[in-house]
Amino acid sequence: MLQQIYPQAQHDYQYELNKDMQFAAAHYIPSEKAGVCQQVHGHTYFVNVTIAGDELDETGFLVNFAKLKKIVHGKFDHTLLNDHASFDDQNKEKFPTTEVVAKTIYEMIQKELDELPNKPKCVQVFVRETPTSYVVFRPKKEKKSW
Ligand SMILES: Nc1nc2c(c(=O)[nH]1)N=C([C@H](O)[C@H](O)COP(=O)(O)OP(=O)(O)OP(=O)(O)O)CN2
Ligand SMILES: [Zn+2]
Repeated sequence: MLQQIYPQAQHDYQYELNKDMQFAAAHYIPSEKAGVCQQVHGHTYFVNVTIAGDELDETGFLVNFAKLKKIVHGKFDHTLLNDHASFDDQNKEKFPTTEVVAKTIYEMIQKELDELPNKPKCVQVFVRETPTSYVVFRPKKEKKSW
């Protein structure tokens, strides 16, 4: 599923990079309404993250592709998602659904990008959980304070 065409994020930045990655993980959705998905089962998650910005770093990168892989694959590969502190079986906003996984990946990446002097922005996270199911998360645009 890598190298597929992804939906485009709208932005005004000059540079945009995309990083595809994948990780194998197990999860379960802790709700009776989730049917068979209440049982622990596994997926190969395919992820595409889109980073944008106007300034490059001293290496000529917006952000090193390898850093993005380390943040996501390094944390989630071969784990049970429900075990991570980012998720919470008691709070539906934090069940490890595809939606929440996408939002969580956005938050993990943007936290690291905020530490970089050239201040790149994560503008889109695409997460494919199965061959027929995917989610796109985009942060709300920052409101200008005039
Ligand atoms: N909105 C969501 N719906 C479902 C999620 C989810 O994260 N968000 N997750 C699941 C299950 O975890 C399941 O692993 C994936 O479901 P589904 O796409 O239905 O899986 P199938 O491979 O069976 O899909 P088919 O197209 O029917 O083959 C369920 N729903
Ligand atoms: Zn699942």
